Amino acid sequence: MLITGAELADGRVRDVRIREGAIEAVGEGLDADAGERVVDARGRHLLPGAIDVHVHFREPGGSHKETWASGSRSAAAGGVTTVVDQPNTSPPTVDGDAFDEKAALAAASHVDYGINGGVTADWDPESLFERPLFALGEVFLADSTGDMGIALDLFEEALAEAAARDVPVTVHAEDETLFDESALGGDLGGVGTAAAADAWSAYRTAEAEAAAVERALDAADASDAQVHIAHTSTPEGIDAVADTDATCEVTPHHLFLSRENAGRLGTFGRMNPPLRSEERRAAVFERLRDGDVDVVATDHAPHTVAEKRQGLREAPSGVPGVETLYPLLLESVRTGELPIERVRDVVATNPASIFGIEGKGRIEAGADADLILVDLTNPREIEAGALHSACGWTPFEGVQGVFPELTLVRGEVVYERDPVTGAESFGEPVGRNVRDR
Ligand SMILES: NC(=O)N[C@@H](CC(=O)O)C(=O)O
Ligand SMILES: [Zn+2]
Ligand SMILES: [Zn+2]
Repeated sequence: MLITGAELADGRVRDVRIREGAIEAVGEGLDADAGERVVDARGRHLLPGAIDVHVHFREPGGSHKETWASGSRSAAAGGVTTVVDQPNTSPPTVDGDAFDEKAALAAASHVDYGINGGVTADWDPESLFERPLFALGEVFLADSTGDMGIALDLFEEALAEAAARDVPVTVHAEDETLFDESALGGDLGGVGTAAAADAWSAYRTAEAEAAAVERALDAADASDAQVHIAHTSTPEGIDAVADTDATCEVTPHHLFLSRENAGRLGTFGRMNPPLRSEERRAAVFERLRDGDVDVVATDHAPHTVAEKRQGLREAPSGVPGVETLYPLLLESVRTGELPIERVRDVVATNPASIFGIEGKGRIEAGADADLILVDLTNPREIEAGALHSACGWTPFEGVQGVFPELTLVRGEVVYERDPVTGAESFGEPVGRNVRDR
């Protein structure tokens, strides 16, 4: 394939030739070979496909919420070419057998993928670390979906095991001793009310995140483990990471939604960590713009509409997001709120370098042809009905997004407008522990 006249994130206009899954050349005036598909990309931007290092695709055990096929189709349609799945499935991915069971299901993926290993009291580090883990994590310092919260001594043990094998560790940092139980005590006004959604934010306090981030960073320092703080939702959490060797990640929902959206979202806005005040949201966004955020990843956590449409105490935590990651960030580029190079870095270049994913996250000769083509003059409204996740809803309904027109994984078309045209099981495992690609 030859892509001609595309604008890259750094402003250069180039032709890009793809051969055998890789970018063969980035140049000017490249000529098409006989029979080669030519994509006229004038007026379009060509960007590296996003690497979403935080998704929950729910198999095994939760295929009514999402499957590897549906989740990865959603990824492809949103310009995400690599996903990293989290361990709070059923069974949890805490030993070699559970890893193998998930790996067999993940082979159905449309996009490339990594599989993380988890830590619970019954984990088996020996058999788990024999497998090609992408990373250890998310390690839960408080209960979230799957009830995998662990105590500090087990966390320290896990850091030592990971450091010894040079495996990075991602952390869900909340300290449940600092949650405010009284916030859940009053009359919450029933399902779907502002009071219900806002109570979750009052319950899982910003202080609980800051304290757990500090604790995780201290433990990282003492162990020499490479630590990445997942879904940092407060400026305090981001600032604590900035002074250390650790890295941080922010989600689109903490960048684009706040407690002010609670009324519209009701229990659909319940997630961990929760939505924060508008001031904190704006401060998180400012840190992204200023370059203090290493990664934007989605924490794509699909639950069905029926599951979310329950009382605040019954509805599960989590929102979907893999398909709207790039569209929301590119809309901020379109409106001048974010530089396009920053967006490229936080969704592609940085995740590849932090987690040691060779050959991805950059547009240069020799790299994997994981690419998206977008028209930054052509936003559309996000609507659940047009998205591909099995969960059937989005917290960003009605918000503007700039969607990709074409998504390639290693040169293969996995999405071209609608519908997805890629082969079902095109994805391959990635990560620095995966050999023999
Ligand atoms: N973020 C959430 O609220 N939920 C996630 C788990 C998690 O990332 O904590 C899920 O798996 O549903
Ligand atoms: Zn989490
Ligand atoms: Zn998560």
